[in-house]
Amino acid sequence: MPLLVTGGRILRPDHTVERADVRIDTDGYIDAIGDLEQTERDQPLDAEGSLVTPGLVNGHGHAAMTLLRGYADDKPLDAWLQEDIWPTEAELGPEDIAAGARLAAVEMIRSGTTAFADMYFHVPELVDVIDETGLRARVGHGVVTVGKDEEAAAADVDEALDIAAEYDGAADGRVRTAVMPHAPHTVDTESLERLVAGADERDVPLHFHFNETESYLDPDGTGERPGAYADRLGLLDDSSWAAHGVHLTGDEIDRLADTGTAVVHCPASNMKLASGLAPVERLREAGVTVALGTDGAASNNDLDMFDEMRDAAMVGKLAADDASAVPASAVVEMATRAGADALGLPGGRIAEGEPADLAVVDLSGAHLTPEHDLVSHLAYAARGSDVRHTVCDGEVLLRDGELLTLDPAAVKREADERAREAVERAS
Ligand SMILES: N[C@@H](CCSC[C@H]1O[C@@H](n2cnc3c(=O)[nH]cnc32)[C@H](O)[C@@H]1O)C(=O)O
Ligand SMILES: [Zn+2]
Repeated sequence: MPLLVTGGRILRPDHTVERADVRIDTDGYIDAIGDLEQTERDQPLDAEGSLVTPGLVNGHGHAAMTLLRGYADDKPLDAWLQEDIWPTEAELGPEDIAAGARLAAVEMIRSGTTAFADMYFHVPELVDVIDETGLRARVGHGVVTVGKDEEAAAADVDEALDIAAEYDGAADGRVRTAVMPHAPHTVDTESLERLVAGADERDVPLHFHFNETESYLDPDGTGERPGAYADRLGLLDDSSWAAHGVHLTGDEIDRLADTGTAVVHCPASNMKLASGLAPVERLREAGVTVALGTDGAASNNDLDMFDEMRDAAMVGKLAADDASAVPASAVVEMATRAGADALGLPGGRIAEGEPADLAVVDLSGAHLTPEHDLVSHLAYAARGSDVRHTVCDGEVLLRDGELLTLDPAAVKREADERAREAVERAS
């Protein structure tokens, strides 16, 4: 049955707001926008008193890290990864990853996120969760070769390339893949070369952490900047997207712009790990596509993209020492259209012919009154809990706050149990 989103106001790609209904065809595409007559065939979705926005796009994260939320806080990146996170991740099996990803899906769907990027391991189990929950994603097996012998490093690279080939187009096309070296300095040069060549052969993009902290800045120990090194190896490309991009020289910003590499800004993670202030305004001025991501729940500590928009606007002004920097419309753009473009996924805009990936935000809260500017409200005042309905690929995943593809109580119970057991095994 066609779906008819009725009685709401919609956020257009140019950020104007208009009163309009949205009809979604049975293939999941938006086929009409306007004052539409409800027919007997239409399944209605009430948007009265609400703003219909594009589904939010979380451009960088590690979904199953929800299991490690609150487990190790208040530490800088290297110590946090090496002392706490990596030893515990070594204890996570495929069923743990599925449980953590389901918990992430509950949070994402409830807060209006319809698409996300994921770099982690046990990817087949993540793909099953995406299939059953109805979300859209670009996924990959994260490769780390530091501390591994040659054979183990080669096996990690092989796994990443096999997964990129096997799962592209899974879940009725909602799952796309990428080749994901963790970062230029945690993967050796030869493995990076194999990953770049393999991504090219398989026609899938590359995704990696980039210049997140000072320790990222001399990847191969020769003093060459990571921007020049990554460019020389072919990591920078108009299909690639890099996470963080905190410590960037002018030359590196130029290289990102010239190659068309997108950057996913992760403001909460950067603040929590004290990684630094990303030059978001300078990147945007240089013409780089800048998207927004939560990073894993252990460095955030939630997956609410409304928080991320607010954080990005706030810290962007601080970084630029300019209150007009990274305005509301910029962060809304980063969380929607720029996210879809960075990941090479459809969505991010409400327009005829686009897939119906939508979030319907209830505007009745005191914190959203009065309605001077709804784009401002999305960026500064709305919360994930204001989302009433979430639609992905034309399927309703959340209706009036109720999850239709997951049982949240069962998901929380299993995640809680598995997280506790993994931490016990690690200690
Ligand atoms: N196969 C790899 C796992 C790589 S997945 C991606 C990794 O990124 C880690 N990670 C999460 N957040 C960040 C971040 O902000 N910077 C760098 N790494 C992160 C995460 O914990 C996970 O280990 C291995 O054998 O360890
Ligand atoms: Zn990350």
